[in-house]
Amino acid sequence: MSDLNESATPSSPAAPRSSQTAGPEAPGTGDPAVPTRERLTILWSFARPYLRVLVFGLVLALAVSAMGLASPMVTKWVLDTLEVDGSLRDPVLVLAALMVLGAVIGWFQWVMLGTLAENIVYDARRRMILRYLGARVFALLGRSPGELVTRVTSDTVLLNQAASSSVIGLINGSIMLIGSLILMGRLDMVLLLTTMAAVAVVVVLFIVLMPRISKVEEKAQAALSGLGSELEGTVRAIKTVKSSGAEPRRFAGLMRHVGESRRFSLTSVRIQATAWTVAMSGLEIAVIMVLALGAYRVSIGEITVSTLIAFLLYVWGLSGPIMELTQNLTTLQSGMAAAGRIRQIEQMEVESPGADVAIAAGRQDAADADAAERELRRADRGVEAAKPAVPGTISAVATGSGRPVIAPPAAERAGAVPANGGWERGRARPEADSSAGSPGAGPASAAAERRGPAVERPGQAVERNRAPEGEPARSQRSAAHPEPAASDHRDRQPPVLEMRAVTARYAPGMEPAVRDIELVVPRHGHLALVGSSGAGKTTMLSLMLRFLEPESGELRLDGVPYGALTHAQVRSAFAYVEQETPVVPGTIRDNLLFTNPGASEESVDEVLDRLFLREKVEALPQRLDTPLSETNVSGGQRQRISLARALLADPRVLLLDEATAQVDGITENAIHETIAERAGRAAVVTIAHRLSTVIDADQILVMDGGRIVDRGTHDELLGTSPLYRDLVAALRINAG
Ligand SMILES: Nc1ncnc2c1ncn2[C@@H]1O[C@H](COP(=O)(O)OP(=O)(O)OP(=O)(O)O)[C@@H](O)[C@H]1O
Repeated sequence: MSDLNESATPSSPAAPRSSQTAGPEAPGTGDPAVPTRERLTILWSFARPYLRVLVFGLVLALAVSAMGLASPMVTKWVLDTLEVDGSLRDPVLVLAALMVLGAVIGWFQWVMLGTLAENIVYDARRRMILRYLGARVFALLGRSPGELVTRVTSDTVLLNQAASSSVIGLINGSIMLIGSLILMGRLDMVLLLTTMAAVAVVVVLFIVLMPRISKVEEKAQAALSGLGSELEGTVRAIKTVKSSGAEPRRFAGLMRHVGESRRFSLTSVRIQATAWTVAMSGLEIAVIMVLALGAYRVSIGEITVSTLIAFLLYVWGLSGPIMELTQNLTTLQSGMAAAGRIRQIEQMEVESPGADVAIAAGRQDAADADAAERELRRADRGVEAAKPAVPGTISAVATGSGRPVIAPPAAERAGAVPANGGWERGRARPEADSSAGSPGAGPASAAAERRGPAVERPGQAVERNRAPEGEPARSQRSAAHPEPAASDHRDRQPPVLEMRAVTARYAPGMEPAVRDIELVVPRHGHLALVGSSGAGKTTMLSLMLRFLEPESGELRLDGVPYGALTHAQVRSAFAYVEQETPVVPGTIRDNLLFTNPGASEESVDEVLDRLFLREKVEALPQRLDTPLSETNVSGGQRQRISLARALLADPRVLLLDEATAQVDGITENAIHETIAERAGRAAVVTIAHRLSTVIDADQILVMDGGRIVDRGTHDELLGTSPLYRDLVAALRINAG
């Protein structure tokens, strides 16, 4: 496969959305139209890593063509030999050899270019998948999932021939055409000029028709994307569709896209049919004209019969290069349409420069470990360069899942603050650990701090995470036997998270979603966010997880500004339970271990018991290895699986977006217990929708219109905040 750096376009954050939307829109997408030159550049960027294969393919194609061009001349040789009663052995042997050699080389070329085309599809899909995973969350969520799927699955197929064999076909076809014309000129200039008139008509026609094919192909693809998008939404909401009796309306809506796709494809078919028919008719007319004029010239002794036959063979043979040129121009047009759509995906903003490179490096398998290593080093250098030095604060280690985490502040590492179970998700311990217990930050920790974030391959991290013999690995220890909370040291611990004068909006020109937020999240305890719908609660969590960047103000983790940390470092401190609790593709085990793949069997067993999931899991045919879907577990069980995932991650800050819908008693109990247990040894931030959650919180923030309007405990707020009293009254009503 191609080198990542060659195949990936620069992953620096793209221009702001506003600048992308300048200019005309691509059909049916709302994205800016991509100019032809840029499309060709994209196609070239896919072909470039395979330049050698392409050149070799071209040489083979030219060899086959040369044999094809030689055939009429050899035929003439046969005819001339017949006329003088010579031996036919040599010309017939040459003719047979040309045929056999042509067939063998043709087969080889076919396989080679087919492989090349598949490699290009692979690269294109890889590039797009990396961009999806590295993109800013809201840039990705702003697009329809169905459309994103179509771009990876179907647009890339259009690209394959365009970026591989079509280039060869175009060059080869042109050379064949020019070669045929030269050889025809050598046979007879008068007949050549006659043929040229027909060829010129065909060429002009193609110049006019080809751009139209590209346009309608792009519209057909856009209609297909629209179909993918709506179909995905319809399947997702099938219960609502059926309960609303909306099947006929949905059918009509979906068929609009199907019809549109057919309409544009038919237009494309008609244009192509016209082009082909005119081309072939032009050739037939040329044959008739050559036959008539040639017969006349034979009759007046200007040319021989064998010359006329050889010339006619060339005229018939012209259909080869003309077809090749036509086909490949059509393919190129489709490929350019696809390239435009792929370009739009590559313009999606990434979270940080090199985000996609880092993701690729983390996923390299053993077969190309060297490339992974190089890419990792490059990624590391990128991280180092991007990170301003913050002395005495950051040191990073790789986690069992390859996620770097931030080391604790120097005071905590040096023993002033005991490392509690919630510190590192029960995974690898920072190198600076060796300095624990020493007064102040020792040389080891200082060195670690100087080194800054170090990203390791997952394998390396697992090695480092191995506990001394006889001792359970840290991941087993902390989840199964949490160390006691260091309550006596709490006052000396800096807050785990701070938000200072933070204002954020989702897009330029929109109203800020949150304004002037001042917030301190202590290292332990439960902080609840309450407020009416649209008050900005979810936005607060998005900011904490760095899905959204503040427009002004600053967030800090352990006193370190977010700007000085990588996204992975920030996120390694959190576990996030979404309100919708989506399942990730895979088995129940995959879902449980998603955030912390290194969690031990014992910890898994423990959370299954704690969250009342064991019975359900035992009842499934493959137990933990049963593929998890939205349908084989109930909504409450899905929520508990998400909670279990968060618990196994053993985060320093648990972010919990409570489900607004009524949850079953078991789940409510599980949530309640989880919050209470975690708040004793880590920070818990909830978006609270249940009275029991609110009442128990150590601190409650009341939000309204994007601002924190009141704060305090439940009892304090009941006395001071009318808005809080209203919210509590509503919760009471909801709680029944
Ligand atoms: N992806 C987004 N793009 C644009 N605006 C958004 C987006 N998400 C939220 N908003 C807007 O930001 C504001 C705050 O929304 P947010 O989701 O944070 O509220 P919330 O308090 O969590 O509401 P709810 O309880 O209904 O989930 C709202 O005005 C909302 O319309």
